Order: sequence, then structure tokens, then C-alpha cells
Amino acid sequence: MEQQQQQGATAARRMATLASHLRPHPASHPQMEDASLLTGSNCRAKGAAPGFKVAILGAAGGIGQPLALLMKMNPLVSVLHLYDVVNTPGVTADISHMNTGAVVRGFLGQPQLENALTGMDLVIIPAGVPRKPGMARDDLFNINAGIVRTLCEGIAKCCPNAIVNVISNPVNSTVPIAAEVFKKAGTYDPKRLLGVTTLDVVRANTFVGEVIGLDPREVNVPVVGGHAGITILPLLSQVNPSCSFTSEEIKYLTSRIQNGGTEVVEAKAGAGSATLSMAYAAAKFADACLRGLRGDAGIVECSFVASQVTELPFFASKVRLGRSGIEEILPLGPLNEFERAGLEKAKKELAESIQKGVSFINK
Ligand SMILES: NC(=O)C1=CN([C@@H]2O[C@H](COP(=O)(O)OP(=O)(O)OC[C@H]3O[C@@H](n4cnc5c(N)ncnc54)[C@H](O)[C@@H]3O)[C@@H](O)[C@H]2O)C=CC1
Ligand SMILES: O=C([O-])CC(=O)C(=O)O
Repeated sequence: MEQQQQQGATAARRMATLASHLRPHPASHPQMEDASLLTGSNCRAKGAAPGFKVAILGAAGGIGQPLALLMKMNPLVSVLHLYDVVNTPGVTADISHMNTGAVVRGFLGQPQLENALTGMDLVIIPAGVPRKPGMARDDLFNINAGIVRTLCEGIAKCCPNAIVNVISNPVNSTVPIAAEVFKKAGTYDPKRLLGVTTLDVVRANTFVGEVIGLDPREVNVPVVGGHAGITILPLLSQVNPSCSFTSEEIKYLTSRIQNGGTEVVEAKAGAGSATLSMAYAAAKFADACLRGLRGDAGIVECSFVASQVTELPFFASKVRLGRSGIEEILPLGPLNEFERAGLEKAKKELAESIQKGVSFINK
């Protein structure tokens, strides 16, 4: 009888201890930064397994949330930091319950930015406002330029050697902004700054696959230039596997690829722009960057980067990724007359967008 009472009391004590460890952290709780419940003193977890440390800035947003989910599923990621100015406690608690390897930690608001960034190998930036119908990506400049500047100042201070993937629009200006911030801080390495244009390639592969009747996973379309309207230049003459198109098909495909973002903005009718396909594209690109860091050979992706492929200081083209980020920028290859004309138009608009970004930091 006495033994039974003692066992009961011990069980009750264990339950109380367990409950205290499992109590959810309130949003303002300082432990939110340490959101993994498995780090309490009674836990046996020894910390993160080997792998890369990745931060997502803007992690509670339309892109940020599904991107966080996909990065939590990536076996190359050992630590995943989720930073936003709102809602990270909920997103972090939710994602952290997935039984995949990465340890997830949440960070809320500017005072926690430095802790979010310290020690990161890769920082992905989808922070900022999205388009509504009738807007161009450049209309986002006034708000997003300042957001990207602040976040990049944090990167320069806390993880200057990290690879940086910029998603926030207008990419044609936000990548030059990031470069200027890093230059001012003395940390700029053009090999580690990459504008994410993967969604243009993802769309191009899908639409071309539909037209030629191939599984889109077997199609690879290089998309060069930039990430807005006519600066998005699909090279349909260089599609792999090699194929030919009628002039109607070329016009249809070029226009659909260039306006893919607007197609989604209009379909969402005021509720934002592409988020799910973008998260897929960003996760695919981040995975390529991580495989490069790991030392895998032959990883080639299109990206908007500092470049000498044209006379412009930045340009999207195929880049080979490796241990130091960008290891090689591949040449454009032979363009047909239609593509050469498109390139000239794209360069004019791109030059203005790049200059706008540079001037924003050096005004
Ligand atoms: N590169 C590309 O191919 C694409 C780029 N985008 C761009 O990505 C950006 C984000 O889009 P969505 O996720 O749909 O927008 P969203 O509004 O759903 O999410 C943005 C998130 O950023 C956060 N945020 C705002 N200021 C911040 C700051 N200072 N620090 C950290 N986080 C901050 C917001 O709180 C929000 O959670 C937009 O600029 C959009 O145009 C969108 C699709 C494709
Ligand atoms: O169109 C937008 O505003 C978002 C974006 O960059 C895209 O979907 O390509």
C-alpha cells in the first residue's frame, strides 16, 4: 500500500516536471529564441547534428512559411533560424514539431536580428511587401529597399561569410542594394550574393514542357537578364533537350514566362503574389547553394549576380556553384535574332533598376 502511494507520488512529480517543460512559450518569452523544447535540462538531446545553418528573414510571410517547411525537410540543414517582425513564435512552434533533423529556433523583431544571424552559412531573404494587381515590381522599391538594407547590415555584422539569397522584389534593385551595403561594411564578396530568379526557370520549364509534351522535370530552359517583365529573357534556342518552336510558340512562351508573376498576382486578386511556387523555387535554389558548399560538383543554376557577361554590373545567367558560392559565371552562349533584340531591351531597363539600387545606398 505504502509502496503504491510512493509510486503514485513519483509519477505525479514526473508529470509536473514534464508539464513545466512542455508549456508553450508566450510570444514575449525570451526563450522564443531557443524554441526547441528539447534543450531543457532534463532532455537528452546533445544539440544539432552536422550540417548547415540557415536563416530565413521574413519567415512568417507567404513565402517564408512554406519555405521554412521545405528547409526543415532538407537533410543538409542542421539549424534553421526563423526571423520576422511578426508571428515567428507560432510558425516556429509549428515547424519545430516536424520529425526531421534540423533544430528550429525563432526570432522576433529587430532586437533579435543579430542572434538570428550569428553563425549562419546561408541567409535567405523573402522579407518585404508583395505586389497587388496593377503594380510593377519596381513599385515595391520604396518599402522593400529599406528592409533589405537593414537586414543586410545585420548580415555584414553577424555572418559576413554567409551565402545570401535575395528574394525580395524588385530583385533587379535589391541585389545591388545588398552589394552596396556589404561594400560599405567592407565585407562584400560578389561570389556570395545571389538574387533568386529560379522561379523564372521553374515557370519556363513548366510552360515549355506543356508545349512540347514533356515532363517539366526533364526540361531545362536557361532564363537570363533580370527578374521583372522584359528583363526576364528565356533562351528558348538553348532548351535542353534540344527542340524547335514555331514563331507563335516563341511569342506565347516568352510572354507567359515574362508575365508569370503578374498572372499569379491577378489570380490572387489583391491577396499577394506567388508564394507556394516561389517557396518551391527558393528551396530548390537554396539546396543547390548548400550542395555547392558541401563540395558537390557540376551544380549550375541561373541567378542574378555581379557579372561581366554583359557591360552591366549585374546580370542573371547560369552560374556554377561550389564551396565558395559562385565559382564560375557561364557565358550566355549563342543567341538568335529574337533573343538578341530582347537582350538589348532588357539591358536598358536593367541598367536603370541597378542604378536605382546603387543610388539608394550612396545618396
Ligand atoms: N524573387 C522572386 O522570384 C519573387 C519575389 N517575391 C517577393 O518576395 C517578397 C515577399 O513576398 P511574400 O512572402 O508574398 O510577402 P508577405 O507579405 O506574405 O511576407 C513578407 C514577410 O516579410 C516580413 N517583413 C516585413 N518587414 C520585415 C523586416 N524588416 N524584417 C523581417 N521581416 C520583415 C513581414 O512581416 C512578412 O511576414 C515580396 O517582395 C515579393 O515581391 C515574390 C515572389 C517571387
Ligand atoms: O510577380 C511578383 O510580384 C512576384 C514575383 O516576383 C514573381 O512571381 O515572379
